[in-house]
Amino acid sequence: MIITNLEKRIGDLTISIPELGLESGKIHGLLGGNGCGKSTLAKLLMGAMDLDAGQIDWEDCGPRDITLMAQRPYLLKRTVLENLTYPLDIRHIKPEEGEMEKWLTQAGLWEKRDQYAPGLSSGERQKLSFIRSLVFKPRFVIIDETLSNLDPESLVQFEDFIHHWQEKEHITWLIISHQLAQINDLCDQVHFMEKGRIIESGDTEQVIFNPRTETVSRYMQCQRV
Ligand SMILES: Nc1ncnc2c1ncn2[C@@H]1O[C@H](COP(=O)(O)OP(=O)(O)OP(=O)(O)O)[C@@H](O)[C@H]1O
Repeated sequence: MIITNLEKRIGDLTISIPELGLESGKIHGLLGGNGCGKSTLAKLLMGAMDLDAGQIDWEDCGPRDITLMAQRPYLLKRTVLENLTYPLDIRHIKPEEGEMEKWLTQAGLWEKRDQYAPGLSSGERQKLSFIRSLVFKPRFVIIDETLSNLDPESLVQFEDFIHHWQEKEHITWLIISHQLAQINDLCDQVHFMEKGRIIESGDTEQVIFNPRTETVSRYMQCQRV
């Protein structure tokens, strides 16, 4: 995905990105303080919000191949299983035999498949939102703080799953998180945002352990990995 001369005014903030390339098939991390524009950028990349100026070239994938796992997952007022099959239903895709059981077992939700989804705990809702976003095999996945409510065991399980899925499907990920250790474990490249601008971009190791800018250096010092 290539972003050129992107401009978007939102409230008091202007997102302004002259150029940013997100290499296909890699896991990217997006870091930055509260309110710097990360979630807004995610919505722009997804095509869920119009740009004021500039272009996004999605290259080999169209907006329909992109999925966003939002900070606060929206679940339909239906059962767990119906929520999971929804992305397939609207695309008229018939799930393979046993596929839904496999996804729900992966998320530890198979026993709860007939339960009313909005009644799940917040961690369970995040797990359901995670698998629901992957079920139609998107090409580009954006995770916006979606894994923040998982218990440590589930978190390791989901991080392993992301690595495994990455090797299998070669899709592109953008992970927004304030948890530096998670970004360090998962990402190939990291982009750091401040006040609507990407002020540093590079290999994870370089940005986290050898940042070029004072701002990123200060941020990293506050969050020892
Ligand atoms: N619909 C909106 N109308 C007005 N202002 C908005 C709107 N959505 C977001 N903003 C403002 O834009 C700024 C960027 O918000 P955004 O959610 O993109 O930040 P963020 O970097 O994801 O923050 P956090 O790390 O706290 O989740 C914030 O100051 C927010 O108040």
